[in-house]
Amino acid sequence: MLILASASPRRKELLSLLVKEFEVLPADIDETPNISEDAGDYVIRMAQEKAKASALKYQQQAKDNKRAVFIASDTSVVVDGLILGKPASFDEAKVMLRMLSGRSHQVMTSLCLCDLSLQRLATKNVISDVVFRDLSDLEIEQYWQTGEPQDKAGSYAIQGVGSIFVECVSGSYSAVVGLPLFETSQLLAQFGINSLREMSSK
Ligand SMILES: Cc1cn([C@H]2C[C@H](O)[C@@H](COP(=O)(O)OP(=O)(O)OP(=O)(O)O)O2)c(=O)[nH]c1=O
Repeated sequence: MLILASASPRRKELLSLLVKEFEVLPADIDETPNISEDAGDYVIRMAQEKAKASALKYQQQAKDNKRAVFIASDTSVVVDGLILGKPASFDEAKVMLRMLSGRSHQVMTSLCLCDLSLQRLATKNVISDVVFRDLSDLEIEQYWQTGEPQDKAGSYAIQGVGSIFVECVSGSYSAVVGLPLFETSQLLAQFGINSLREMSSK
């Protein structure tokens, strides 16, 4: 059984392109970066902590399935080494979107797969580059009013109306949305889950 350790509807939708049946068991973890923690180290640590916390929760629910595989992910927007998470307010979103205006930034999406015993653990960080056009303060305010930036790293969604800010993206589009499908299929295969076999009618 595959268990998605995420409350993100995007991740659920993306994973369902690769696997027909899986459970969802999100885990609450502290997402505060450590002082002077490198962005790449941070996103990997987050994905690992989410996967491990979900495995622990699963064990505590006395679900004794030794073949359970957990998958977790973390997406952060990184600009000049600064990690931008989800905005807690309009003011935070405004600061973030002003920082992203008229320039390039990175989107880092990490992946972690592990088994219930945590004996097997695989991680991957996928980095994409996104270029934004110039944004005016009025546009930033109007964008906030759409309700889209609220639960998104960096305060935007490339898959939504935020796409009108994106001049170009290089790397993995699905990673920017929340789950890198190519790398996910590769790590799933390492855990014995083959997406083509899963998705073809049996
Ligand atoms: C940059 C970007 C982020 N996002 C989303 C993906 C993630 O859901 C969110 C980043 O926050 P995360 O902390 O990675 O994920 P989450 O809190 O939504 O879910 P969970 O930790 O339970 O897995 O931002 C988009 O949907 N589109 C985008 O273009």
